[in-house]
Amino acid sequence: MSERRFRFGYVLASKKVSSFIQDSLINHAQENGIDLVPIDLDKPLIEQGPFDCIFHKLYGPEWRKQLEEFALQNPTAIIVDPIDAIEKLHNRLTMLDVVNELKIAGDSETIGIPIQIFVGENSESLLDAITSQGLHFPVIAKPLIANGSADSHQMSLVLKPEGLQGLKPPIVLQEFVNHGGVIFKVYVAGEHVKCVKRRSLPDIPEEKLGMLENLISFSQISNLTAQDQNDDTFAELIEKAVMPPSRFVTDVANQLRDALKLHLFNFDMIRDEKVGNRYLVIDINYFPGYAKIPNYETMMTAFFLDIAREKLNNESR
Ligand SMILES: O=P(O)(O)O[C@@H]1[C@@H](OP(=O)(O)O)[C@H](OP(=O)(O)O)[C@H](O)[C@H](OP(=O)(O)O)[C@H]1OP(=O)(O)O
Ligand SMILES: Nc1ncnc2c1ncn2[C@@H]1O[C@H](COP(=O)(O)OP(=O)(O)O)[C@@H](O)[C@H]1O
Ligand SMILES: [Mg+2]
Ligand SMILES: [Mg+2]
Repeated sequence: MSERRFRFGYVLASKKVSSFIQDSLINHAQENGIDLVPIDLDKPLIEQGPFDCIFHKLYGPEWRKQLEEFALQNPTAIIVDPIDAIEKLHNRLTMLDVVNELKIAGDSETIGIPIQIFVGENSESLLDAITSQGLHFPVIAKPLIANGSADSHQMSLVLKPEGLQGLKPPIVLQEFVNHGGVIFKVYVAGEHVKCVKRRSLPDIPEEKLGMLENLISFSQISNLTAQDQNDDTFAELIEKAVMPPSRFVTDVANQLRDALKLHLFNFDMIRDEKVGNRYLVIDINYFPGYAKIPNYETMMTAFFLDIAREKLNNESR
């Protein structure tokens, strides 16, 4: 593979280009035979090739058509990832379905999802639905659609039944699980997996529930600015949190990758404080902020090289 160069085309929102396509990545990939090439959306895709691989985070019928046409004309090229597979992550209710299919070896750790219900625009008696499904307060209300818009990240913590009146369906109501104020974000790029700790919502002790408001709104808690993250209490909390075993993380990541048929995603996982070895997946994101991982260029280039090998295999078939 040493003499062969590979052209990887990409289509990403401008914010993502600024964070992900850094010189360090371009250079590291280039030194390893991978040229990262921006795709111009104002020109037909098929006229901009050849591409060995196309990676993208863009939706809509026009882009879908372009990709389909390209794939037909370039059957050995690798599309990371198929739009249909990506779009399954746009619905917070169904995005977690696959988690229930995972089979984790041994019984030292378990994986699952919090109890959740769907609330549509015409749903009646929310409280009845909550109690009949065994949900306990507090619950988190999440917009059903997770399409990357600011609104799709707008969450509400509902602490008491009275808070339910302030919600705007369609939403998913998920039981809030105390998890020590730290989430584990597991970044997956093909077979390369990296787990990091991030700040999360603090635990809510049952005895404190009565003293709190009915409803608290919040957004992207794990993505707060560096200054917020440096807050002493949170820094200590994060530092002290014990990572899940790496064998377990890798097992979950690999099985999710196969089940979702995706190469590039991350998932948010919490550890149930009450049970200790029970982990819950609460969110899965397509093409997340890899640049936040130290040395992300090494991880991403290793992934690109795996794809380049797969492309060579496709050519020799
Ligand atoms: O922008 P970043 O680097 O914070 O990445 C966002 C992700 O942050 P993370 O890597 O998980 O900390 C973020 O993850 P969370 O939903 O915050 O867990 C999303 O993946 C977000 O994409 P979108 O807005 O859902 O399309 C990602 O945003 P886009 O860059 O795709 O707009
Ligand atoms: N079921 C839950 N129990 C406890 N905390 C949760 C739960 N669901 C979400 N959170 C907290 O809310 C944050 C945002 O929820 P998430 O589903 O990850 O939405 P987003 O797509 O905006 O990241 C999480 O990072 C975590 O801190
Ligand atoms: Mg999240
Ligand atoms: Mg998300």
